[in-house]
Amino acid sequence: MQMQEFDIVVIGGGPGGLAAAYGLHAQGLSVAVVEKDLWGGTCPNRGCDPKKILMAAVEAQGRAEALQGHGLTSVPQIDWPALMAAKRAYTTKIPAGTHGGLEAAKIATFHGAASFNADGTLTVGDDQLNSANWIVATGQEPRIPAIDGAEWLNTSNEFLDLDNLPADITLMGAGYVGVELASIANAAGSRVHLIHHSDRPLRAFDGDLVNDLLERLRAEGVDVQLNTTITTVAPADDQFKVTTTVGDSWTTGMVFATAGRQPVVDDLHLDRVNVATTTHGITVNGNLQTTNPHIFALGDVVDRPQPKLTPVAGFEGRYLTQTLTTCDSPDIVYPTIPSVVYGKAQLAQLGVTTAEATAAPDKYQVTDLDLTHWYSYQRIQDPHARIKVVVDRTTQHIVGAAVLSSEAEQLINYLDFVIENHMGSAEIGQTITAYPTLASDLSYFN
Ligand SMILES: Cc1cc2nc3c(=O)[nH]c(=O)nc-3n(C[C@H](O)[C@H](O)[C@H](O)COP(=O)(O)OP(=O)(O)OC[C@H]3O[C@@H](n4cnc5c(N)ncnc54)[C@H](O)[C@@H]3O)c2cc1C
Ligand SMILES: NC(=O)c1ccc[n+]([C@@H]2O[C@H](COP(=O)([O-])OP(=O)(O)OC[C@H]3O[C@@H](n4cnc5c(N)ncnc54)[C@H](O)[C@@H]3O)[C@@H](O)[C@H]2O)c1
Repeated sequence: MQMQEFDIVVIGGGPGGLAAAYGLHAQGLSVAVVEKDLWGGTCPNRGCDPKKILMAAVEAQGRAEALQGHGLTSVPQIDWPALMAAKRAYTTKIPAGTHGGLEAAKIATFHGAASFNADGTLTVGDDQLNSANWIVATGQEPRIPAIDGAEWLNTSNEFLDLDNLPADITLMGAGYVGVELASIANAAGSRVHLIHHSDRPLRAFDGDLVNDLLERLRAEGVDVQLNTTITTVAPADDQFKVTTTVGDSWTTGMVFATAGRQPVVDDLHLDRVNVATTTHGITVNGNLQTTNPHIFALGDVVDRPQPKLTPVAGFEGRYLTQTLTTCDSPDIVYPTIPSVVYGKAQLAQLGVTTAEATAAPDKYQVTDLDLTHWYSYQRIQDPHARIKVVVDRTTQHIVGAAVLSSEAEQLINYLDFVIENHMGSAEIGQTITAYPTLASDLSYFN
C-alpha cells in the first residue's frame, strides 16, 4: 500500500483531537484524523453530553422536590426508557455528524486503530501514513479494578446506554463519574450503593462541601459507604452478590466500576517511537511535546495535573495549533479551570482552593457563606446552597471559590469571568446586571 503523506496526523477524533485538526487545517496544513471507535470521542458519545441529557430530568425533579409545600404538589417521576430515547436521539447522530463535518472541511479521515511502526510511520488497517508531526489525542477509558469477578463489572459506557435501569445498582468509586451516576440512578428510582475505598472522595473539591453533598445523597436514599472496598462480585441467580472488605454483602442488579479512568495507549506502540509514558498518561513538556520531538499529545491521554475535562482538551488543541504554525512556542499557560460535579446539588470548584487558602492565611481570606436564606436561593428553596469565596488580601480580588447549590454550574462560570478579569467587589460594583439573578449576587461575595 502506498504511503500517504500529511503535515499533521491527529490520532483520536475526540474534542481535543478535533480542536487541533480544525485549527491546523484552517492554517493551511494538510491534516488527517484517525479514529478507532466513535467519531466525536468520549464527551458527546458516552461522557458529558449524554450524561447531562439524563441530568436534565434529575435537575427538574430536584427543583420540583424543593418546591413541595411552596407551591408545587407533586414530584415528577423519571420515565427511564423515554429519557434514554431522548439521549439516543442526540447521541446516535454524533459519529456521522462529526465525520461528515471533517469530510466537508476536506480533512482526511481514517477509521481504525492507529499503531506506530519502528520507522516512525503509522499503520491504520490497510493504510500507511507518514507525517511531519503527529498529535496523540487518544483519551482515557474506564479502569476496571482487578477484583474477584471483575468480568461482571460494567462501566459508565453501559450505564449511559441502559435500556432499563435495574431496581438496585452498585457503583464502585465515588469520583466524578460515581457521584453523578448515583444522582441519576437514585432520581430514576433505583436503590443505589455508592462504595468508596477511602474516607475522602472528590479530593479536588472542598472537604466540607463534599461532606454536605454526601449527606444530601444519603438523605435522598443513596447507600454511601466510605472506607469500604468491594472485593468480590459473583453471579447470584439473575443478579450479583457483592462482598466488601468490611465483611458486608448484598445482592444488586448491576455493578459499575467508577474507580477512575486510564490513558488509552496500548494500540499505539509508543515504545517503537520513543514516546515515554507513566501510569497517568503520555509524558509531555510545556509545549505538549512528547519525548519524541515530532510527536505531541493533548487532552485526557496526557500526564499533566490539569483536570481531564473537555474544555481543557479543546484549549490544548488550540494551543497546539498556535505552537505548530508559528516559530514562537511559549509553554502552555492554562486559564482558571472550573470543575463541576453535576446533580440535584452541584459541586463546583474554581481557582485557589480553600485548602490552599487556609494554608496561606496571610495571603488569602476565606469567607464561608450559607446562601439558603439569600433571596436567589430562598426563591427556589435550595436546601443546601453554600459558597466559600477565596479573596486575595492584597488586591481584594476574588481568586477562588467552592460552591454547592443547584445553581453552582452557573455561578462558577460568572466567578470564572470575575477571576479572569481580576475583579473584586469594587470592580463588580461598577457593573449593572439583571436583578434579581445569580449575577446580581456577585458583589456580595467578598
Ligand atoms: C461519564 C463521563 C462524563 C463526563 N462528563 C464531563 C463533563 O460534564 N464535563 C467535562 O468537561 N468533561 C466530562 N468528561 C470528560 C470528557 O469526556 C473528556 O475530558 C474529553 O472527552 C477528553 O477529550 P479527548 O479528546 O482528550 O479524549 P476522548 O474524547 O476520549 O477522545 C479520544 C478518542 O481517541 C480514540 N482513540 C483511542 N485510541 C486510538 C487509536 N489507537 N487509534 C485511533 N483512535 C483512537 C478514541 O476512540 C476516542 O474517540 C466526562 C467523561 C466521562 C467518562
Ligand atoms: N462533571 C465532569 O466534569 C466530569 C464528569 C465525569 C468525569 N469527568 C472527568 O473524568 C475523570 C474521571 O472520572 P472518574 O470518576 O472516573 O475518576 P475519579 O478519579 O474522579 O474518581 C474515581 C474514584 O474512585 C476511587 N477508587 C479507586 N479505586 C477504587 C476502588 N477499588 N473502590 C472504590 N473506589 C475506588 C478513587 O480513589 C477516586 O476517588 C475525572 O477526573 C474528570 O476529569 C468529569
